[in-house]
Amino acid sequence: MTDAQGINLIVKATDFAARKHHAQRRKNMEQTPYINHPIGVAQILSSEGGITDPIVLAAAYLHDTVEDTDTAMEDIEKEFGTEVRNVVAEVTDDKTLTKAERKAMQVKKAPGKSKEAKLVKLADKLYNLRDLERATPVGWDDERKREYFLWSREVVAGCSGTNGALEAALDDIIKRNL
Ligand SMILES: Nc1nc2c(ncn2[C@@H]2O[C@H](COP(=O)(O)OP(=O)(O)O)[C@@H](OP(=O)(O)OP(=O)(O)O)[C@H]2O)c(=O)[nH]1
Repeated sequence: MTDAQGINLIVKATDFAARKHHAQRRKNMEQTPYINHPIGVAQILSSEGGITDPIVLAAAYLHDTVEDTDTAMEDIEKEFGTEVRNVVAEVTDDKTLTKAERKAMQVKKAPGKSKEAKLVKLADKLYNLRDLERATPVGWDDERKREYFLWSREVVAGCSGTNGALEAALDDIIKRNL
């Protein structure tokens, strides 16, 4: 892929995600636009993880589109190609499972995922944990926050050996909150 193709892929993914998530909000009191989350995940990968691979950055923008909007995996394949599709598929929960099953699957499947998918997972968890440390989502209590930190620690452990900077940042925030 040329540099121009890489930039085009990333910008197209940003636009696609913004349109798909346009009506969604985060669960915090301010109801922040949901798109801030995928943008923040891509920003963490780029600025803190040193990631320059357009496939990973495009997948970061797109990582919740299939799970949380009307986007089909085939749409991702058609618009962004097989490599991006595969990373998005690896980080997409199966919504036919119960929440408990989905959480258990993330822990179980993490070690077997590709490096690209592990990078998106690590940045996703780092963003969410920072969000949790900053503000409690509406309806959450301290116990639910703690459970999210405990579960995230297991998922992150399954992604270890992937990116030193991201794993160190996760280690810090998890230690500070558990
Ligand atoms: N910390 C935080 N999280 C918020 C906020 N708004 C939405 N979320 C999302 O909530 C999910 C975590 O909440 P849970 O109770 O564990 O899961 P649920 O959405 O299935 O109910 C994350 O989804 P996810 O990205 O799909 O990740 P994950 O469930 O795979 O971790 C996170 O992105 C917010 O204001 N703060």
